[in-house]
Amino acid sequence: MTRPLVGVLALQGDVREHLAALNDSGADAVGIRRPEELEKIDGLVIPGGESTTMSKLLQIFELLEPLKARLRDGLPAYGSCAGMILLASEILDTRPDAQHLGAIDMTVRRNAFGRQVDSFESDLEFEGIVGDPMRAVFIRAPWVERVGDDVQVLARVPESGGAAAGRIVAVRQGAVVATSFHPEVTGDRRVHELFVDIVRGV
Ligand SMILES: NC(=O)CC[C@H](N)C(=O)O
Repeated sequence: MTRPLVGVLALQGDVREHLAALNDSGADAVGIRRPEELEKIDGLVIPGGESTTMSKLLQIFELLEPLKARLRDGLPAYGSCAGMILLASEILDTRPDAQHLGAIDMTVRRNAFGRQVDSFESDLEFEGIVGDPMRAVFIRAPWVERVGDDVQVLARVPESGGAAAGRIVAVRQGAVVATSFHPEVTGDRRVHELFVDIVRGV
């Protein structure tokens, strides 16, 4: 599998940015809107956007159950921000009817950084990614409050992050990765390259 086929859930959110990042990172990328399109992909990205809206659209487009089934069968997945929220097994501060995929054993708090810091940027160390620190862009981002034993913490807010210092903002469980931040908007392709390697089974 030299150039795997990676889908981007294309119901809402920053789909275009992820398609471009995946194409730059050695994958062929395709938008996914219909259940049958899930069958042909080797991996899936769930973009940033609004998790409760995406949750509704997953049900309207009849994608929720087929996607859960593919994830249970081991489909590699990567979620940024709203995508991280959807991949969680438990969400705090969401709507009572919001659905989620439960692909990572973690508790995620929506809009965790608070209204006064809607958006901010920070330089992070990211486990397994060498070189310069990673510029992380947070936009009404969640953080992770609990991880299960099988979940690896990949990044935390650095000491300079004030009240949020030490909060978990990137995780991996098996072939599923999630970040609170948006590497797709910075031009730094290292998270997408890591994910494409996971999809390839490297
Ligand atoms: N940039 C984002 O994806 C924001 C996520 C959004 N706050 C949500 O709850 O879904």
